[in-house]
Amino acid sequence: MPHTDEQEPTPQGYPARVLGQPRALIGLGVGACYGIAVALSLLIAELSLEISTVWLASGVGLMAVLVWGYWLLPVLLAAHWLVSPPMSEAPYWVAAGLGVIAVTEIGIAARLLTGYGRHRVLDFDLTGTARFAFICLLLVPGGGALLAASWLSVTGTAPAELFLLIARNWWLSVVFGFVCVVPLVSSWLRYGPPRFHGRRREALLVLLALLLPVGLIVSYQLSRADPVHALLYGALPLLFWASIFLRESGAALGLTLLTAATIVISQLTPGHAVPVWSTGAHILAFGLMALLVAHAQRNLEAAVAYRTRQNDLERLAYRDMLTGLSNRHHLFEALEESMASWRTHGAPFAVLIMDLDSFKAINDQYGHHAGDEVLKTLAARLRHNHKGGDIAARYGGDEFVILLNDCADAPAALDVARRLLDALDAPITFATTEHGPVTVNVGVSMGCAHISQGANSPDALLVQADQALYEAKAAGKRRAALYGGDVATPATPALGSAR
Ligand SMILES: Nc1nc2c(ncn2[C@@H]2O[C@H](COP(=O)(O)OP(=O)(O)OP(=O)(O)O)[C@@H](O)[C@H]2O)c(=O)[nH]1
Repeated sequence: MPHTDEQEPTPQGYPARVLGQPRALIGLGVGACYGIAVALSLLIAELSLEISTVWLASGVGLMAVLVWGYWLLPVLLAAHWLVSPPMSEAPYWVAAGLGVIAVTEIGIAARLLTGYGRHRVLDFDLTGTARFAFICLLLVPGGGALLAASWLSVTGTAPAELFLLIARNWWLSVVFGFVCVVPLVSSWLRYGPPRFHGRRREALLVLLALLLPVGLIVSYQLSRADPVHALLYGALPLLFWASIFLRESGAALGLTLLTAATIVISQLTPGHAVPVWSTGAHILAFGLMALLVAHAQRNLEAAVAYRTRQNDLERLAYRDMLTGLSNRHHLFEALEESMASWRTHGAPFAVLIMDLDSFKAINDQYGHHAGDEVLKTLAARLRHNHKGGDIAARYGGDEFVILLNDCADAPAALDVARRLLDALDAPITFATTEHGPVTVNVGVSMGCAHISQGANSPDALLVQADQALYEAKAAGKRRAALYGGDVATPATPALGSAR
């Protein structure tokens, strides 16, 4: 079966090799046409063969970056500017290429971080390197250039040579902005407003920083009056939009149109000296950016789909479908880990087995569906009342197990059981078709055992806890018993069932 993004999305090993994918082939074809079109146009405009050859090479080079990877980008940029004056610009372009790579990755991270609609992305960690690169490449130059450009447009003089240098390369900051903003906006349009998961502060930082280049465009554009540059920069949003929605073929098509329009405008503007190298350099750079945006979008969607699928698989493997708590499989994995760390580091832990009292009566009286609602409500209460490092699992039927990691001794385990008895001991209301809304009081019994009480395996520990549970039931239910020890009861007296 041929490989497609939809079938086998994977964020690993990108930049993806796009050869073999229909869209990429179209992109490659259009890219080649772009190179030929540029070469022909320049030839018609009576430019030298040498220049046209460079342009042709550039068009093909753009596609090579896509096919063989980012590493070609700085090589391509360096090669292009080494053969073209002014030499002094070369370092900026090389730096720009590297910056684009880094920011593309950060754009991906930003969108992964925020998560969208059906593509809920959990637990995404913006790595230290990406965060550092983000701050260096986006916040500092973006903010600095914005200040410098604002100052320039108001006073006409640069506040400092450094800022002037940054401002002269202001498009770099524009790129930073677009590479991040366009995928964000397109996701917003497709999946609705972003929902932040986990690292809210960093997500806000990303979004705030993205606003900087927008201000930069507005302020700096005020100080320019060159029609070719106005066209180039004005067309950027469209170019990137095409790259997002039509991917590489959109980028290549947009680039071809942009080049053609630039040449036409240059020729039609009376007295306008065509700044071949500078204009060409801009077009080339924008082309690279557009391709990277397309590439980022493709990788991003693959990454999000991959992550979503991972989450789904994880949920299926480790979660109980009815209650959303951990299932037995996850519980036993966690128990084995706790056992290992008890053996190696002496880290103490305990288990509580919990069983609902007279649950069968609820099923019998109000139906299985009502019983399910009770199980779900109790599971939600359990979820909200256990510590971060603990595991609450559905053990089976109306039985739950809570693994208490970092539980010092047996009395401490019984204290937790007592606290849980109180937390779970509240009326539960559910709707029934026959009886309307019904409120019941469901008592629970618990048995607990601590690892220091002699069990040498998870099974043995559970057997001890089960024996304690049996004693709690035998002693009259609605209480917690410690293996071989005390009994705890809830703080409030039993209420009995009520409607
Ligand atoms: N609604 C619902 N009921 C379940 C589910 N799994 C098991 N049960 C029922 O849970 C009941 C468990 O009953 P028992 O634990 O044996 O007895 P009990 O009525 O709770 O009585 P004690 O445990 O002695 O207090 C049985 O009636 C099962 O059919 C489930 O997923 N949903």
